[in-house]
This record gives sequence, structure tokens and C-alpha cells, in this order.
Amino acid sequence: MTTQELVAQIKKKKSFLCIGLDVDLQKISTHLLQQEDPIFEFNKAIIDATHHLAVAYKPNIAFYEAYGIKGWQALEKTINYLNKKYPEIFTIADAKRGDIGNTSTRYAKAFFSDLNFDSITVAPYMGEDSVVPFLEFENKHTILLALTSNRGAFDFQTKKVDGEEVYKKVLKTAQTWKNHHNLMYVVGATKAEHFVEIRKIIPNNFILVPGVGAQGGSIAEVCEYGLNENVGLLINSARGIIYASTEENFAEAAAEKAKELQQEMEGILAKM
Ligand SMILES: O=C(O)c1cc(=O)[nH]c(=O)n1[C@@H]1O[C@H](COP(=O)(O)O)[C@@H](O)[C@H]1O
Repeated sequence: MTTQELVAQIKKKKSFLCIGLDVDLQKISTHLLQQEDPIFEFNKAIIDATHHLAVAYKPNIAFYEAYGIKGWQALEKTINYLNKKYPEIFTIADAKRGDIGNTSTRYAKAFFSDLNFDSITVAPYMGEDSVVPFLEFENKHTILLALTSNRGAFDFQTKKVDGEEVYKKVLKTAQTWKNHHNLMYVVGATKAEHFVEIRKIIPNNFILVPGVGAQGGSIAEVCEYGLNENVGLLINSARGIIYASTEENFAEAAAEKAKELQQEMEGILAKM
């Protein structure tokens, strides 16, 4: 998917909501456990109930790998379902990969060619040659971790090297890489006060913002300095939406929660 197509979808739906599909069999409605593939049935119900309110879905791969081959099959069915039934949706494989170039090439093949995701999250720690194999794919997007939502973000990312925070170095350096227009970045919603500085370095790139809902981040605070003229934000919530109810009405409850967030976003977009 091109960035222009993503922006068009955001404007049409008046939403920049990304729903995290982080499925935990211990949290889903027990009636689904009798199904042959409860993970996929859960995702399908959530997607069908919320696709008009969200522009992106982000399955975190850990939640599938944790169930072995069955989890991987459920992931494959989920991405195939999204691509076939809702091709306008932007899909994110939250895999946080990155290795020596030869190995990153295989990760890129797995998520872009085989599974056909539009994007993947990648850790920048191993540097340029670990990221470029992802960037080489036309109309696929590499979402580089910059300033993450967790407490550990302060262990390395905000430490200064030569007078500058490491996460700022990541943002600046990655902008010099080949095909850097295929880059998006992750900045946690819990780090809203950093968006002024971040937008000075990357005024144009999309930023994936996890951490609203269960982690306590605020959409309004992120938007105050995070928006750009193309909107430029994808705000993700997983647990806050998909476990709004753990009963049989889980999909309707997820849709209600997603609608709340979409309406907040619509109000913000109306003021742009
Ligand atoms: O890359 C991510 O998506 C990510 C980066 C980050 O800094 N913080 C973060 O929470 N995430 C992911 O975003 C999702 C957040 O889920 P909830 O806290 O349930 O909304 C999880 O899949 C996390 O792994």
C-alpha cells in the first residue's frame, strides 16, 4: 500500500486508529474455545465489527508464536482475511525484527512476500545494513523503533551520545538511508512531551503510536504536536479495545470502544 492510499483512507474514515490484535486465549470469551481456530475466530469477529472505524490492524507476532504452529496458522489466516475482505486496511506485522543483512533479507521475505503485510516493526540497534533489506521492498513500510512506550526506553534511547539522545540519532541517521521514504517510526503515547522535538527531525514521516488505553497515553496529548499535514499518526490500542468485554458480546464492546476513539480522532481532524 502506498502512503497516499493510507492518507486517503484516514480522510475517508475520519480515523487514524490502529487496532492491536494481541490475542490471549486466557482473555477471550470461553465460548470461542470450542471452535477449531479460536484465535482466528476472535480476530475475524473483531475485524468485522471494527473495520469501518480503524485504518490499520497490528497483530503482535509474539501472541501467535506463543501458540506454536497453530498460532502461526491463525496469523496467516488473519492477514489473508484482511487482505482479501478489507484490502484498503493497512496491516502491520509487529515483529520487531532486525539482524545482519543476510538474515534481515529472510525476515523481509517472510513478512512482506510470504505473509503479504504492508509493514513491519524493526529494531534499529544493528544499524543500516540490518534495516535496508526491509526498505528495498516497493510500497512496503519499515516501522523503526525510536522512542518506545515502556519504562526501559530511558535505559538507552534517551541517553546522550555526543550531546544528543540516542533516539534522535536514530531518527536523523535513518533519514540518510536508501529508500528512507519507506520509513515510519514508533514513538510511545506515554512520551507525548517529546513530539515537538521529534517532529522537528521528521516532519513528514508517519509515526506509529502505541500506548493509549492500557498503558495510559492520551490521544489529545499525542496529537497536539504529533500531527502533520498528512495526519502522519497511527494511534494503536490493543487491550483497551479487544478486551473491552471478555463475554460473548466482545465484538460489539470492542466496536463501542473503537467508536469512542474514532470520534475523538474525528473531532481532532475537524480542527486541522
Ligand atoms: O512496536 C509496538 O507496537 C510497540 C512499541 C512500544 O513502544 N510500545 C508498545 O506497547 N508496542 C506494542 O503495542 C501494543 C500495545 O498494546 P496495548 O498496551 O494492549 O494497547 C503491544 O503489541 C506492544 O508490544
